[in-house]
Amino acid sequence: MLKELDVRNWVAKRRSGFSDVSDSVSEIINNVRENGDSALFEYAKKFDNVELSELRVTEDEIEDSYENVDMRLVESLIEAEARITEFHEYQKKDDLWLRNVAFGLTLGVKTTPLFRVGCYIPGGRASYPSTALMTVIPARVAGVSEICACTPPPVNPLTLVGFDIAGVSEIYKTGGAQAVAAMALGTESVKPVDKIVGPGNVFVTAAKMMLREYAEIDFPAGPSEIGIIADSSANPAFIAADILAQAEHDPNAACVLVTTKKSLAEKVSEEVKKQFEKAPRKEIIQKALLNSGFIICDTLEDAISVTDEIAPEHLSIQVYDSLYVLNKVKNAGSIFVGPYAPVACGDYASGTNHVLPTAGYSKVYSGLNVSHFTKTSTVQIIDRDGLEEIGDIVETLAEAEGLFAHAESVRIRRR
Ligand SMILES: NC(=O)c1ccc[n+]([C@@H]2O[C@H](COP(=O)([O-])OP(=O)(O)OC[C@H]3O[C@@H](n4cnc5c(N)ncnc54)[C@H](O)[C@@H]3O)[C@@H](O)[C@H]2O)c1
Ligand SMILES: N[C@H](CO)Cc1c[nH]c[nH+]1
Ligand SMILES: [Zn+2]
Repeated sequence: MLKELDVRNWVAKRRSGFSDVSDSVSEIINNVRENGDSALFEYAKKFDNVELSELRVTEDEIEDSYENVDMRLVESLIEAEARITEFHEYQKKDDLWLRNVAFGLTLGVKTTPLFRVGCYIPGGRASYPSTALMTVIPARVAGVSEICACTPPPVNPLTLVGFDIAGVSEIYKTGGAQAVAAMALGTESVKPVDKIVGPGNVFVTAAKMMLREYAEIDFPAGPSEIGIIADSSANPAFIAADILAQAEHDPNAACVLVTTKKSLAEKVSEEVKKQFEKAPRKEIIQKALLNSGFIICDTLEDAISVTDEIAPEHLSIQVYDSLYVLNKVKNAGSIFVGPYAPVACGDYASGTNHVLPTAGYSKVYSGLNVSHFTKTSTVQIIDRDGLEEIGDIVETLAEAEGLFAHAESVRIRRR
């Protein structure tokens, strides 16, 4: 059920998933640019099979959504919200941080929330009330004034409840590349945003990457992935369950087991086959497993290097000395340590964020957090003494660069 993989091809193949759809995504973007809302209505019919007359979700629809969901589900969302909020509150920085570094010279950092952000919440092959929490909560904690959200129709009432609990400002019934285009470029109904965050399939992710000129993005957060680093101490049934869990998201999802034990890879493969028989969403999983497999390494050190090359969205560590691997490994969006840490816990309720870089992008990006919704300005408070402290250096270097007006702007104050 799982094949042996070549690590060098893996990341390249993950990345090409976005460029493969770039022609169709460009066409969608151009249509939204030219036709605004009417393009959004057209794609809702074409891709989601929904005839819409309004794009914006009304207050009444949000209120009614509570009538259409089980109270137990609302309670679970409320509990998840509290855990996610608490973890994200820890990430908050002081609005103004100042440090006196010399007599008359104080330096600092001023942190300001972004004004208007757009959150994409997927809704194609599954609905994602949990992603409503994961995108909106850090924006709210950061102090963003306007939090706009888009998700494909028909919108699951539980997703609306999730938005409401998280504290969104406005919600639109539009999905895919067209939703990203609407948030980046604006339409009659959707006011453009400064930054777009959130995960989605290859169409959504390609659109985010192509529209950066208009709205900044968090990072490419495409089809789900899990990397597992395991040795003979690992339980093959647990690993197989984690593989199927991420595989069921999308035919383009991918799962990689990196291990020092060939026998473990064989056992996991058998377990995947066994658990697959009982799994729903077989069609999706089967395709995702074609992108998945195992890599056998001679040593644990090699396994760590290979894992860093893959830079998976989620990394599950299932070895004797898991803290050793935790210390050594460098590239992963979110790390799950030990046999009793299924990725599903981070997907919903541990409190960490499940919006994470995929396709090897955890080499350079962090998962979604409060800092994605703020920016900083450096500050210097300099008085006459402070100017004396650094004045000579500034004048000397400015003249060396031939920038005499720079030097004079200091000299004039020192006379
Ligand atoms: N990396 C992360 O942080 C993270 C988190 C959660 C989910 N995910 C991923 O989000 C994705 C959700 O995907 P989904 O498809 O269920 O929902 P989605 O909302 O991302 O995509 C659905 C939309 O895709 C568009 N679409 C579908 N087929 C198309 C086509 N042929 N041409 C153009 N547009 C088309 C439609 O507009 C549709 O509404 C999965 O890949 C999942 O793994 C990633
Ligand atoms: N595993 C997904 C990120 O790749 C997040 C998610 C949401 N719901 C379930 N799982
Ligand atoms: Zn998941």
